[in-house]
Amino acid sequence: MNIALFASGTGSNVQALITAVEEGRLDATLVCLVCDNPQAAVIDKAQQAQIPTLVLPPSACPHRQAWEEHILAFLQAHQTDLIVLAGFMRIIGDTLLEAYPKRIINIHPSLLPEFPGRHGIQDAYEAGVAQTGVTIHFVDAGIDTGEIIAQESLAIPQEATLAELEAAIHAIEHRLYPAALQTLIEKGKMDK
Ligand SMILES: Nc1nc2c(c(=O)[nH]1)N[C@@H](CN(C=O)c1ccc(C(=O)N[C@@H](CCC(=O)O)C(=O)O)cc1)CN2
Ligand SMILES: NCC(=O)N[C@@H]1O[C@H](COP(=O)([O-])[O-])[C@@H](O)[C@H]1O
Repeated sequence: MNIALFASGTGSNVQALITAVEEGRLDATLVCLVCDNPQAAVIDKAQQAQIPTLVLPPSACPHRQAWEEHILAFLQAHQTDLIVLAGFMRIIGDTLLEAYPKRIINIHPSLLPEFPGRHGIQDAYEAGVAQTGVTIHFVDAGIDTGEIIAQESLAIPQEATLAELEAAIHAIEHRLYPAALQTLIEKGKMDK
């Protein structure tokens, strides 16, 4: 299973997937990284792991479709079977959705459908809910509306700070994402 990683930021989930492959917990090949942010720390993580990387902000292309077509050519050049979003902060459009039907997966730091969007952890924290969690889902044309693959909940202690909640959420993500991807691969749901 050839996986293309998409990320925009720190890359702790990318690093967790790299480590899972190295430790034999994820039976896949991480064939490339796509990043929209030239300043993202994830770029160095991919370089350390010798993962070919495309850094391409949408602003570098004349329009969004051209941006996706450039990305698609890069994915095809690396024989990509599955796209795994790991903190990718751009909306995936029709070009990639049609090229990879039911083969684009995202991780989101809330119990969807609660708290969709780019600030799931902070939104749950500020809402004062008793629990939140992590969702892994297929990506469709909506935002965080795709079929749910896996979820894990987390009780929010009353005295917890936002930083403590973020750390607890990330700890779940770094364990859950490799495990959920491995289950999908083992179940053959991701036939090549
Ligand atoms: N088609 C889909 N694309 C993406 C999904 C999805 O479910 N369907 N998940 C998102 C992740 N995400 C949060 O859940 C998210 C990321 C980005 C945006 C957004 O509005 N991005 C803007 C640009 C923002 C910026 O310039 O900083 C954009 O892409 O125009 C919303 C939600 C990943 N993609
Ligand atoms: N809407 C999607 C979203 O909010 N994704 C979230 O971005 C973070 C990326 O962290 P990382 O760069 O350290 O992996 C993760 O918490 C991920 O769930």
